[in-house]
Amino acid sequence: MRISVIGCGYLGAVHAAAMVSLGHTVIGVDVDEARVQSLAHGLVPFYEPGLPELLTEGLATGRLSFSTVMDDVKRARLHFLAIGTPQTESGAADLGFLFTAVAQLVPLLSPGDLVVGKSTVPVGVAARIAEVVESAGARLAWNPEFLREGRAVVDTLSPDRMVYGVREGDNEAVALLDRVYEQILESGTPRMVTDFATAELVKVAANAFLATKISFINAMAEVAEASGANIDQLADALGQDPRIGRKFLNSGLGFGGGCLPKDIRGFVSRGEELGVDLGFLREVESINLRRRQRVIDLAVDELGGSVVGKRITILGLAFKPNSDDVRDSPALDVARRLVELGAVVHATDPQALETARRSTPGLDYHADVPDALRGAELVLVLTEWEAFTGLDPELAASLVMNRTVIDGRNCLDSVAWQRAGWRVLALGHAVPAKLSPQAVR
Ligand SMILES: NC(=O)C1=CN([C@@H]2O[C@H](COP(=O)(O)OP(=O)(O)OC[C@H]3O[C@@H](n4cnc5c(N)ncnc54)[C@H](O)[C@@H]3O)[C@@H](O)[C@H]2O)C=CC1
Ligand SMILES: O=C(O)[C@H]1O[C@H](OP(=O)(O)OP(=O)(O)OC[C@H]2O[C@@H](n3ccc(=O)[nH]c3=O)[C@H](O)[C@@H]2O)[C@H](O)[C@@H](O)[C@@H]1O
Repeated sequence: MRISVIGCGYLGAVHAAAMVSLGHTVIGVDVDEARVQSLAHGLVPFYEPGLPELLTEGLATGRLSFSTVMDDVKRARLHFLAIGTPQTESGAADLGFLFTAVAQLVPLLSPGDLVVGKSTVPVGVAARIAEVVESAGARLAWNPEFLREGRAVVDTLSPDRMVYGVREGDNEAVALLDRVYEQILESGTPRMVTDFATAELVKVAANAFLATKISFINAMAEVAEASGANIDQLADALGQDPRIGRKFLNSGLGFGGGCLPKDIRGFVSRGEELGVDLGFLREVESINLRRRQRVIDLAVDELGGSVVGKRITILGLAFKPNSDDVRDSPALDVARRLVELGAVVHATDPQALETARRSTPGLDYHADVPDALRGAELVLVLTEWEAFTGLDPELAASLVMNRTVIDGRNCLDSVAWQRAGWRVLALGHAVPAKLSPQAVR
């Protein structure tokens, strides 16, 4: 099938290349000239494991191309919308980019075309877009995307489920999507057909649930810290109950990224418009933000009450491992706030150095972990990259000025680090320096 993917960011670039691997002919369109040039030359402008290979293979078939010209979508019969929906100052979703793209697309549609929304939107938006799309004789489906960055290729080609939101009785839209995803569905992926509103809601509800699960375990981490309980054992024991499950129960610095934070804020805001109080999600967010403050408080405490002029090394800047994304990154937020407090922050990350440098110029960035560690008075591990979890604590000890590490992701082998002479303060286990050292894991 001839397909267009409009918006070639984290979601759209992966989707375009994945659709080619399913046998389709795809044109990716984006307003960002540099991004289009890069993708057209087989260079992925961000870090996503597996995508460079998929992109190269796609381009080699001759069935994948990229353009900045919206008119180029005319030959496609199915158009995926993968436009960014960031948040406005009020927390609501900014739908301006999406509506602009739809307005540009509609005059180019032919009767019978299918427009497929993949962007994450507040419930009710698809119905509005459907009206404009239908005015051109085309149809709309809402097919939310559940991929995780760092696993985007696998998640796109082997999703947990497919949700098609369509107009009641629009069997043709369902049939077209079934054709597009034939190979994925053949492998047994569950597929649900819903109305527009349900499809939109599945997406934001899923992200709200995941965020809630993380904040739940982080609230338990606060209790564990206060009571001396072991948060990892607690999570393991809770996770044994299949109704709860162990996934997304990793306590630590909390969630960030381009989606969970903005999506829960957008959901609260949409709830207000609908007269539904989703205030519990505000609590989810405040628990999340408290973890960042906890790391800062620990750092201040460890450095004798002030970080002014102190050399702090941060290992990890991306919002999670296997990504160079620093959108709403908890690690970068902590780094920025330590700089504001007067610390001299040295930082490294296996992939996010450039993205971090662009958004936050005030840190001393190092490509090399030993360079970053040299002379540190305090080390913070804030993203659980293998490069850090696998770091030799003896080597690290030989480089720093003071062997104290705050493990913001509960990811270090604390016994091995302690054996190498480190004082390890793991979030959820950490106790202030004034309490008994035996309490420190
Ligand atoms: N990043 C992720 O892992 C996932 C994102 N989503 C959702 O997908 C949507 C896109 O997210 P990302 O790819 O992360 O955003 P992004 O910001 O990386 O990409 C959006 C792209 O849209 C382009 N764009 C804006 N206006 C345009 C126009 N008029 N015509 C053509 N292109 C235009 C931008 O230049 C940009 O390249 C959002 O709604 C997000 O919530 C959903 C699931 C996963
Ligand atoms: O809508 C989206 O864009 C996507 O948002 C999340 O995916 P993503 O943001 O890529 O990353 P996650 O793996 O969900 O991690 C989000 C954040 O939660 C944190 N996290 C995750 C799991 C955990 O147990 N604890 C925890 O603190 C991570 O460190 C990270 O900062 C969802 O998992 C995807 O299903 C969804 O499609």
